[in-house]
Amino acid sequence: MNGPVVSLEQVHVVHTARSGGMFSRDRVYALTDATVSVGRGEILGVVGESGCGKSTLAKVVVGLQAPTSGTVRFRGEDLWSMPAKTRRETFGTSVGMVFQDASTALNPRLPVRRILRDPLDIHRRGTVRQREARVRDLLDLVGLPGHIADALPGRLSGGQRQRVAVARALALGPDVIVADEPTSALDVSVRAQVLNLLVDLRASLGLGLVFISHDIQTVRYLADRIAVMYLGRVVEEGPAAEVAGEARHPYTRALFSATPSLLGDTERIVLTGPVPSATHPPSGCPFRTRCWKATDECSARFPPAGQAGRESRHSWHCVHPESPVRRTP
Ligand SMILES: Nc1ncnc2c1ncn2[C@@H]1O[C@H](COP(=O)(O)OP(=O)(O)OP(=O)(O)O)[C@@H](O)[C@H]1O
Repeated sequence: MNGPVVSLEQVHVVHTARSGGMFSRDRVYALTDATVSVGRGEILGVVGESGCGKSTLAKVVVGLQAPTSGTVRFRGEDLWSMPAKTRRETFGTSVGMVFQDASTALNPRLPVRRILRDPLDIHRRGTVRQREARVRDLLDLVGLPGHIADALPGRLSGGQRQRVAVARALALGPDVIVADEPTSALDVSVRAQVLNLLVDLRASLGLGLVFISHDIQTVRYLADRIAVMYLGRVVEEGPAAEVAGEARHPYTRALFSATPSLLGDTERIVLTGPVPSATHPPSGCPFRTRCWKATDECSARFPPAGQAGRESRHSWHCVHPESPVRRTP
């Protein structure tokens, strides 16, 4: 299909958190004016420092978090204006989620067969025999032998458990999977296997994938497009090679400068000062308090999007963008 499968349009998520006194409440701006989309067979990588809103964005995509304002569309349909039952059915069957740590995400008391059958039972997919066959297919799809169906999660290795988590996310044949730090709890030796599995599934099933990670190198390797987040805002978004190699937002440049380049470039930008609080984000550009290019203009308003060209799908929000010099990705 052409066009995005899931898209967020100007989505805001504001939490209300208790602060200090019994009745005082603070607003936490977890996601501000986020516009991103993922298409069939496309991998959208989402990067940014801790607390910048990556998990909030993931939860909005899978329907675990309602936007405070803005629109979430599935194949063009506004999900939050659907009747609740239709919305739950759409989110439940069309978008899958793989969490960071499968050892807590999988019920330790249920054998793998039950874990994989659960979504099929809940959504009454096929006959009992067909559901059993689907469990075998799912294990096969994620490269696990059939006898794993009888095992409890605790008997499996970390890599096997994460494969089961991927199989469960695939059970209902979703169009998009959101993977929130899917390999950070795994040994380095099995990380690549799980990442390759996700890439293979994207190709074989035409899955869209929202891949959230602290690991810039991995995102650069895996993603077709990258969204860079800072303090709840998407500050730059575009084709992975352009965002990684021709970053226009200073924050993106700093983020990618922290990873070793293939050609051994020496550029390394060290950011100083704390990330401001999401309760009191700075006016204008949220990065200005740590940015070496900041001027008074940066505090006036959040900069409108700049674009590489009329047809370009690479955009950034900065008053003083970097010049488009290709850096070695
Ligand atoms: N339920 C909540 N109530 C109040 N504040 C919240 C809630 N959930 C998230 N936040 C705040 O929203 C902001 C974004 O959080 P989020 O978990 O989305 O960031 P993140 O980039 O995924 O962080 P990490 O990489 O550490 O997981 C943070 O300031 C966080 O403290």
